[in-house]
Amino acid sequence: MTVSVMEETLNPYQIAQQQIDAAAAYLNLPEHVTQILKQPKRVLSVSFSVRMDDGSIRVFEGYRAQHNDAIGPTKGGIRFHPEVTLDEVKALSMWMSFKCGVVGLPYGGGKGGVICDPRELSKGELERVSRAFMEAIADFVGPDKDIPAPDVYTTPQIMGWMMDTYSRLKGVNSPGVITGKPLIIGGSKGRNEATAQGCVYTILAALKDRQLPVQNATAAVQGFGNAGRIAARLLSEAGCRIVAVSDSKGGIYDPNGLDIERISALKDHSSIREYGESFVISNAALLELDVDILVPAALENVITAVNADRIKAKIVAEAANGPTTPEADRVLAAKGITVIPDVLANAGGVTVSYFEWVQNLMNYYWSEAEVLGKLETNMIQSYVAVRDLAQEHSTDLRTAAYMISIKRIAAAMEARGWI
Ligand SMILES: NC(=O)C1=CN([C@@H]2O[C@H](COP(=O)(O)OP(=O)(O)OC[C@H]3O[C@@H](n4cnc5c(N)ncnc54)[C@H](O)[C@@H]3O)[C@@H](O)[C@H]2O)C=CC1
Ligand SMILES: O=C(O)CCC(=O)C(=O)O
Repeated sequence: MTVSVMEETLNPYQIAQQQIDAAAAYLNLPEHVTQILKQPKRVLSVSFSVRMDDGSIRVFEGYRAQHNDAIGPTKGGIRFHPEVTLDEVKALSMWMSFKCGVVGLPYGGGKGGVICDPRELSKGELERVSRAFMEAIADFVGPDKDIPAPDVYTTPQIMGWMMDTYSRLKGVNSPGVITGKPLIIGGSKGRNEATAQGCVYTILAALKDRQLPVQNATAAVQGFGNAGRIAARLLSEAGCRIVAVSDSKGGIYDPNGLDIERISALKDHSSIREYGESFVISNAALLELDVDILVPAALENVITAVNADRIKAKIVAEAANGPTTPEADRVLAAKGITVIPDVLANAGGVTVSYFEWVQNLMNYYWSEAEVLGKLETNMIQSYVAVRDLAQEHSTDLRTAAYMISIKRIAAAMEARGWI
């Protein structure tokens, strides 16, 4: 099939809708079901003002989208990024619904975003932005309603400030309103590693399915934050050779393998490029390396109709949300590349967020081994279910994952009498 670069949309909301159509085509659903799923049920758009360190007042814009709450309260992270858009937040909330559906969590999907660049804010400004955004959305979220969590450029500390603001506003201690919190105020053991750990469980399963050895399997990881940095470390600990990693400023590449611990230390104190000038590689070139495993762990739309034909990895594990466009999906499938879709590959994060919320509601906390044991079981069972359904219908893993989720959400809507 010829891919038209000109026709390809990079709008994440339209992409999410296309993905729903692709799965719905296998499901024989009434048209109104896909119509319901193709847009969020509720969206809140807010603007709020914050006093900056120099005394000036700055106005920020933010969003929270709740896609579907038939299965349970909505759930999903809050992103702080200069390029956040309403359509992106809507798409991210839809992807959260399908993610929770595929791993069987009792949640629908939600997502939030604030247009800002936290790298340019002081710690005090960041705290005031975080608290002001939570104040602006406080009546829209809640432990039984919509439960935020971290996403790009938001951290456990930000979750802590937001939980504190919500608790003060409601006059009760309410740890269950948000997950990804610091341990001391109700965070869960294992949440910090959960997204990467879940992703690595699916990669190991896919390597096995493709009869590829883990030892010395080569991997390139784009993005060196919560998802990417920890995925690189865990893959390396599993025996893989990490040949390239990157952050927003570019990447480094060594075909003989990178020292991930050293790069982590560099990232904390200066820049990963201090690893050595001769190792520098662009983010675009990293994606096209001849590796066994490619882990996009940064932002959307990095594998598109433009570069899909040049992707050489055998397995693409989407730690990021939305890194591959539908056109690129078709090209990768035709090339025999296994794409472990975001809604499955990065579902470890929300799975342990669910465990955190359950622990908050019980006020009783589990050991790390217990959390990770439950995570592994759930990820592997979900992977196997998706893989088997994909094989049964001769389709790709993303479509099969959506089929599983859409069926669950439709059944919940039917049970509630919505459809
Ligand atoms: N944190 C979590 O629990 C989860 C995160 N995700 C997804 O994983 C992806 C990354 O999120 P986190 O690791 O949490 O964010 P983070 O804020 O911890 O790290 C983001 C990383 O991406 C890098 N980056 C930013 N722009 C880039 C670009 N244009 N090219 C290459 N690298 C770039 C940053 O330098 C940073 O290293 C996002 O798509 C997010 O939605 C998905 C599920 C859960
Ligand atoms: O932990 C969560 O609740 C959601 C994390 C998230 O935003 C995601 O999975 O994309």
